Amino acid sequence: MTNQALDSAEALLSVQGVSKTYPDPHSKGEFQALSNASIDVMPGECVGLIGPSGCGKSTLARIIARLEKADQGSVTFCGQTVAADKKLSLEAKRNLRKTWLGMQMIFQNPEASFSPSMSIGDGIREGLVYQEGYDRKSAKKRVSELLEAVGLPASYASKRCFELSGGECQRAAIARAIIASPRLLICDEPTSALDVTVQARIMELLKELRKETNTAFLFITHNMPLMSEFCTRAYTMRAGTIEAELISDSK
Ligand SMILES: Nc1ncnc2c1ncn2[C@@H]1O[C@H](COP(=O)(O)OP(=O)(O)OP(=O)(O)O)[C@@H](O)[C@H]1O
Repeated sequence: MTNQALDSAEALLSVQGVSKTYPDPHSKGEFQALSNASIDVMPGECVGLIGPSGCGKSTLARIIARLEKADQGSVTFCGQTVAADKKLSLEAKRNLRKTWLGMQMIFQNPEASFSPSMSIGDGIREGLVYQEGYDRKSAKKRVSELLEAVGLPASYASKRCFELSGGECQRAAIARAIIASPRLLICDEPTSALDVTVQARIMELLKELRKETNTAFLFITHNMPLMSEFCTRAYTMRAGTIEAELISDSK
């Protein structure tokens, strides 16, 4: 794909000039975690975000997912924009919340997706009832289907995340993330806490999802071979800035 082709199509996600500072405990001043970062993801596209530890990848992901606020810049998803310098009405916030359900995130530590006091079945069912308006009975059936879709037995619905292996728990987190058939899945180092064979199986599952749905991916990793296997385009980051855009024409 060429840059020209990207320019002429409408992006699913467009991040423009995002900056973020945190208090710096050492200097008692501020630390610039992100500086004027801009990226785009087109519908159905798999885009990598790669860079050394601490360069700001997860901070950017959290701002995109609205888990954190930017100091400057904007994030546009499915045509709706969150700008750091604009206050939103309650109604606008409600609309954004609905739109942002179309964006889900998978974390390095899958237990972050589930409350330890809840079974994974209840965690998934809660999403089905509150996000998708399922009634309890049909939600139960859908939980079984979602668990089976990610390669887990339906009987795992009664287990808690800490009773599963890391790979199983990541599968359950993926089932939780695909409840609402997301348009964009942000995967923040989804396999780095897993051993190599489990890592390969989770990547196969993500590839199947990519093939079966038109979900776009923002795939965050330190691992260049993994990134080039999965993504057609990538941004490299260093010290809070987007350094370069890598484009592969081989996929
Ligand atoms: N809530 C926070 N408060 C203060 N500093 C933070 C906060 N979150 C992140 N940082 C700092 O911002 C910088 C970027 O962190 P971030 O987690 O985004 O990096 P990363 O590229 O995702 O790293 P890794 O690959 O190790 O996960 C780091 O120096 C981190 O210590």
